Amino acid sequence: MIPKILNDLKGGLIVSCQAKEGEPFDAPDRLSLFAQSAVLGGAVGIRSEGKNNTLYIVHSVEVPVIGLIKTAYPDGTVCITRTYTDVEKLLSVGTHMIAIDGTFRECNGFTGPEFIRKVRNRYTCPVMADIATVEEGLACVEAGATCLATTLSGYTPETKRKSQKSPDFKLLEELVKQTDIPVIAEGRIYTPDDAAKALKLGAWAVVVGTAITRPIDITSWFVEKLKESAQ
Ligand SMILES: CC(=O)N[C@H](C=O)[C@@H](O)[C@H](O)[C@H](O)COP(=O)(O)O
Repeated sequence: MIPKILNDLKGGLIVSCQAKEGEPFDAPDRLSLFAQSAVLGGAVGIRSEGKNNTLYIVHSVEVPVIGLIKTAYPDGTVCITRTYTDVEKLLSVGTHMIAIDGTFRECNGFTGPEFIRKVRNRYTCPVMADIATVEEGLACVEAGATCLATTLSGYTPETKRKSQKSPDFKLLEELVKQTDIPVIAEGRIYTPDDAAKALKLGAWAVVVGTAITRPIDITSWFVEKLKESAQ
């Protein structure tokens, strides 16, 4: 059965409100202003990183909040909520769904799907499995994930590409075809057209981060274009 939280997100936009360490927006009260603005603009959910940011955001908006805690694997690639301690931190602040790294990379002796199975057996909270390949998606479904997200395509050693400028629509389509749980499109969705295309391809909902909540990146897109056109 589809849990209520996913029905609330269906067909809508989830805005990821995150800042890198040391950036001007890297503070819970500032990120919560992004979350509040996103909801005023029609977002149906928020994705939030870190315990304190999530606590603040959960109390600032009335839409579901997907929480995560980001760390790094030894090779420097991104790792999303892979310990019980981090799961419990997020649960303690009222996170409605937890995003967990569902890739095959090992952390504390478990792959992502193995950890998701353990989390689903231990807690009642819904889990969004962030994956990078179809095989990882299938393993996470088997492990009991509540939904899948294409978040990590292009960010694991296996899928990292030199130039990653567009969403992985192929992965989205394959996951929609081969699984029967909701698949959320996430990663490098920079335009309303691409968000709409994701829904057309079968995405349950769409997550947008950078294009809405990372003013440093957005500014640099303009600056780079101006530099190019001046050459
Ligand atoms: C790979 C990774 O670290 N992804 C993170 C996951 O939470 C965030 O930094 C992204 O902003 C989020 O996935 C939304 O994607 P985009 O910002 O491309 O719209």
